[in-house]
Formats: sequence, structure tokens, C-alpha cells
Amino acid sequence: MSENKEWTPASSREASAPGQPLSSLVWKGNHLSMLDQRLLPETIVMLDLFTTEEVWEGIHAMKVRGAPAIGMAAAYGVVLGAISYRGNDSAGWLEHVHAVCGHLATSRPTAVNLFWALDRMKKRAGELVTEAEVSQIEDWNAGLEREAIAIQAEDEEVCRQIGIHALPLFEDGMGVLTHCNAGGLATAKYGTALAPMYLAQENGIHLKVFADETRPVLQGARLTAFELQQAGIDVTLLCDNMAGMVMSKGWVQAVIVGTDRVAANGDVANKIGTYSLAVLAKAHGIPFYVASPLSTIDLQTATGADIPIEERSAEEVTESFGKRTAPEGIKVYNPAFDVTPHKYITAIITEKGIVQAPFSENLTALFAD
Ligand SMILES: CSC[C@H]1O[C@H](OP(=O)(O)O)[C@H](O)[C@@H]1O
Repeated sequence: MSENKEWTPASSREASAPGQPLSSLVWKGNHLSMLDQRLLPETIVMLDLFTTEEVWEGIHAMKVRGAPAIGMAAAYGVVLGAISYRGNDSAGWLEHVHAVCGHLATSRPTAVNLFWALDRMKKRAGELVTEAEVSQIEDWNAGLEREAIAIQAEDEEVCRQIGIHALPLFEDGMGVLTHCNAGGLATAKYGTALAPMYLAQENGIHLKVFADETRPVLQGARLTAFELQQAGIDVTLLCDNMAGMVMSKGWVQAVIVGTDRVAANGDVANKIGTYSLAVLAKAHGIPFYVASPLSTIDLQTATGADIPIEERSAEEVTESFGKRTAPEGIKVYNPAFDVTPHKYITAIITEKGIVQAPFSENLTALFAD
């Protein structure tokens, strides 16, 4: 793996152009260029990843993070794995691709987009080897490459559609609170929860955004505050424990967050702290919205209690801000996500429209056609 300290625009999809937001993932034809989000906002480093293992590590270590971005990265990881196959038979190639997918599936457990993208790549691999007109491994690899590129391109349009559907919920001058980073950095572009903020800006609507800092990894402070400020959107950074006071002052008219997995009954797994925010919003009579692409809705998972919740290292909590901030040997509990019961959710905003209670029926209906 090499690190490009220099800012080098990509040949296929531009990493960044003047006035344009950063891209977290740029496919370069034979490798994946991944923005190391752990270093933002101070340092912009694109990592050049040539192997599945490097992509696995990138996801696991949260160099790339955010449910849709994790799925996209995994899809490119499958391409890199397929390219590395040295046999010449379809059965061996397919078995190898499945093994690569199985390995990438162990990188992080909660965001269902990872498994969604891997399932899609496996399905495409199966189709490729049975399509009569393509018979070379190079053709199958090229087919998987096209599929991964399509996943990324579709995500940009999906996010834009989420923004379009959400926009009528936000009026000029409203205060909107968000948690973690469900923005362009977590997706191909626009984000999920941040998409309406970008669309509002395009339409001359002024929103006053409050970004929770989001302990312990600080995605709100390092990423949401960064990307909204870069875009010229009015954003105020809050410590997580300030949300209640800000709501009590009447400064917040809506909360919108992203999600890593929506269960069939409408329960939502999202960044730790989301559940507390939803309860606070309910107590203050503030609508609580979840922005979710269909790829994040998991009808196979019945309720929030069935969603696997990732627990991360104690050091994320004890070594914050570049130094030790807790005593040696202290017991730590560090769940990366929590589950918000659907009773606290006003609506789930998807690329196909806005879903409200009863969530079980209405989420299922989304997939009917
Ligand atoms: C657009 S979904 C973003 C989603 O991902 C975050 O998790 P993480 O930073 O740990 O990957 C968080 O739950 C966000 O809502």
C-alpha cells in the first residue's frame, strides 16, 4: 500500500475538483484510491490499495466508513480479489470470488450495505460465468469492475433522490440537528442525512445545521462539520451532551440522521448516541427523521434486537484527542451503534419516497415492485 501525500486527481472519477467535495473512493482501473477519513480534517491523504486485504483493513480500521461507502469499498475489494485469481476455469474463479466476499464480510458487522454489495457482486459473478458470449477470466473481471463502478454511480443518484424527497420537510430558516456523518464522505456524493442540506443550498433555502461531535470517533466534528463548512453551509458544532439544551432553547425544528441498518419493523441501528437523540426529540416534540437508501433496509432482520452491534476497542474511548484521557486498566464499554425503536421515528426517507408508520407494512411495500 502506498500513500499519496500529494493531491493527485483520479483518472476515472475525479477525487476532487475545484469547488467540488472530496470523494472517499476513486477507482483507478487497477487499484482503489481511498481517502483516509481518520486523518480529516487536518490531513488529506489518498491511500492506494491494490489488494482485497488492504480494502478489508481500510474498512475494519474505519479509513473508509459510512454504510454506503463501506459497501462500495467492498465491491472494489471484490474486483481486486478477482483480478488476483491465477487459475483459468470458471468454477475456480467463482469459488475464489465467493471466498473473497466471505472474507470482506468479516470487516465490520453492522452496516448491511456491506453484505448487500457483496451479495450483488456474487450474483453478478454467477451471471458472468453463465453468459455464453463472455468466456475469458479477463471478461469476467471486467464485468465485476463494471458492477462495482455501477454501485458507486447509482449511490450518487440514490442520495440525490433522498435529498429531493426530504427537501419539502425543511423550511427556510429551520434549525436541523444531525449526528455522526451521513454526508458525501459516507456515500458517493451528497450523503443520506446531509443530502437535503445540499439540496436546500442548491435551492436557496437556508438551514441552520447543528452537528453533534459524535464521541468517540468524532465523525460529526471531523467529517460533518468539515464537509458542510467546505460547502458553505451554516453549521454549528456541538458536544453530544449539548443537544438537549439546544433543543430546549427552541433552536432545533428537526433531527435527521443516517443509518447502518433498518430492521423490517422500522427499528434503526445508527451511530451510538442516536437513540438518546430520538428520545430527546420526542420529549421536545421535534420530528425525528432517518435517511436510508433501500440498500440499508434489511427485511431479513425482524427487529432492532436482531441487528449485530459492533463493539470497538477500549482505546477509542481511553485515548481520545491524541492522549490518554482515562486511567490505565479502567473497564470500558464501546458499542459503535445503538438501536432506535421505531416508535421514536417520525419517518424514514428513502430514494423511493417517505415511509411512515406502520413501518412493517410500508417498508415491505417499498420492495414490492
Ligand atoms: C450514510 S450512513 C452513515 C452512518 O455510518 C456511520 O457509522 P460509521 O462511521 O461507524 O461507519 C453512522 O452510523 C452513520 O449514520
